[in-house]
Amino acid sequence: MSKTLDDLAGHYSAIINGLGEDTSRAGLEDTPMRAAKAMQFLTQGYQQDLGDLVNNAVFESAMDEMVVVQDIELYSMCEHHVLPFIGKCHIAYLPQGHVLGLSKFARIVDMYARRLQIQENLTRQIAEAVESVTNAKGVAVVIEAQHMCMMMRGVEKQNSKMKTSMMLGQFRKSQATRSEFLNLISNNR
Ligand SMILES: Nc1nc2c(ncn2[C@@H]2O[C@H](COP(=O)(O)OP(=O)(O)OP(=O)(O)O)[C@@H](O)[C@H]2O)c(=O)[nH]1
Ligand SMILES: [Zn+2]
Repeated sequence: MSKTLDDLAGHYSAIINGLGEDTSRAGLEDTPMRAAKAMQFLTQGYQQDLGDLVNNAVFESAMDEMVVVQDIELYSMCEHHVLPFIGKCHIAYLPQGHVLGLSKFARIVDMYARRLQIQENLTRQIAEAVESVTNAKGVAVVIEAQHMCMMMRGVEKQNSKMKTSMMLGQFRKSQATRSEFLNLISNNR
């Protein structure tokens, strides 16, 4: 068992005891270690490296029109409350000589989502990562998500959504490019 996992499990034990629960009762016996493993999974992005994850899946291509990958599911944890926020991520780019393997967009989303985050920073980090691995003329990322810290506690709003966008290169410079992307992701909903 890794030291980190044992340490994390110890902290979960303290939290559960702190709630007035008995960590030795049958239902809770294995909970600290389970919770530690779950949290380790949900934050595994800290251990990942962009280069390893892309694994050279960048292919030469003459494609120079917009490519959009829409509706990538996203599960992250807000850095203020350590509660989940859940939504979808849409990514577009304008290739110039190279395209990126399709699955790598989802892997990039997960790598940054599986950390303690705020939605704005997550959006920017995904856009910058796609730009750096593709050398694209432009990259656009939109995330729409619901935050459990707004729903289960606090203001308890069940229907509000946060939408964030990050436009780089041509998407930032050209209103037409930006509009084409926003139109593409608003269709087929
Ligand atoms: N901008 C932004 N804010 C976030 C995100 N996730 C959580 N928050 C907000 O972070 C803020 C933290 O505010 P605080 O007043 O320090 O914490 P709090 O007393 O728990 O706030 P309430 O949620 O209003 O009860 C809240 O307004 C949350 O809604 C995020 O991804 N982006
Ligand atoms: Zn929060």
